[in-house]
Amino acid sequence: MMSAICRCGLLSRVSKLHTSSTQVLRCGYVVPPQRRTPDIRLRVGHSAVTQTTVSMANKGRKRSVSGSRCLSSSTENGATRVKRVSIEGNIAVGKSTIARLMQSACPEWEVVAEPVSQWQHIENGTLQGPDASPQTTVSNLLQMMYQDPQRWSYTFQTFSCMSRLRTQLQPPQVHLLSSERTPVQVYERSIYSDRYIFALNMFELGCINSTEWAVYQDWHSLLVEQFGHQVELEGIIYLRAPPKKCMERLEHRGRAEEKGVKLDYLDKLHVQHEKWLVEKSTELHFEKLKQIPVLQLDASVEFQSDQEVQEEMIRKVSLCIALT
Ligand SMILES: Nc1ncnc2c1ncn2[C@@H]1O[C@H](COP(=O)(O)OP(=O)(O)OP(=O)(O)O)[C@@H](O)[C@H]1O
Ligand SMILES: Nc1nc(=O)c2ncn([C@H]3C[C@H](O)[C@@H](CO)O3)c2[nH]1
Repeated sequence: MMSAICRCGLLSRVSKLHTSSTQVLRCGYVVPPQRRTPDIRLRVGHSAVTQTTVSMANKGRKRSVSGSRCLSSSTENGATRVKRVSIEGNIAVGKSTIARLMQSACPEWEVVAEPVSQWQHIENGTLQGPDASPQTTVSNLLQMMYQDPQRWSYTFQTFSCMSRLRTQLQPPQVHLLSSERTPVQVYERSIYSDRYIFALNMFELGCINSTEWAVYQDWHSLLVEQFGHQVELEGIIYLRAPPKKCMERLEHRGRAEEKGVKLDYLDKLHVQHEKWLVEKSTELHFEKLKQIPVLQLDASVEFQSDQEVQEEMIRKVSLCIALT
């Protein structure tokens, strides 16, 4: 059922599958050593959100390698083979929660967190060498952006996109490279949501002016074109929930910087996600991105300790990653 969906390119419902979860969650690797800084690597062992409906949109993908399971890796010019997937969705929909669950269940995937703490701790780390002073936090750009979006949105998008780019350019962990399987990296958001969700939204809200928007788009396009395969995604997992549900979770989480966030803002971000990932009406500038398969997960279901539902969700994600 799932493979039919992945190939046919239609949004369809997937019936509940009953394969034993241990088949899917079976992992052929040892748990990876902690290679990244603590804010980048996700910790394991957390319960998560689930879903009841899965759909896969796959519009006429071009397969660069023959065979159903090996199209992802770009090895022209000797680049590393990697399958790159991003988790997209509204603020507080549950991306980190699902990401932790995925990392816990499948250590052969490298799940990479959104670099939020970098945005909260801008450091004076530009001076290198013996004269360099110890790095200290000089500002919280996330807070500045929320407090004065008119002044700081362009700066924020510049920095968030750079930090996401760095994240997406990191090579897979060594133990993944030495495996016979194609390494899988799963990112929380991407340089594409930076542009087609947040920066676009800030522009439409008037928090980024037309000059800033033109400059942002110019350097964003240049970077994507220059880095080519290294920043291409093979698939997107779209966590979908009503903005009201996200608002409840946001309030419950209580991140200090988000105190002033209103439902209206989440409504607007929801619409941006729908336009990009469901209606496909957002104007995109990269051919590969237009063809990307999107797995929709209903993230509105509340659960804390439902192991069965969690495994079901991981199994669906696993299948889709295998089929990209
Ligand atoms: N299915 C769920 N049911 C109930 N609460 C949930 C569910 N998923 C996540 N939460 C809770 O909602 C809050 C936000 O979740 P999480 O931090 O995973 O969101 P996020 O999408 O990563 O947020 P952000 O957009 O800020 O990166 C957390 O307090 C989390 O425990
Ligand atoms: N303006 C803006 N642009 C982005 O690219 C972006 N990415 C994430 N965020 C906000 C949402 C959460 O509060 C918090 C953590 O996801 O950071 C962003 N805000």
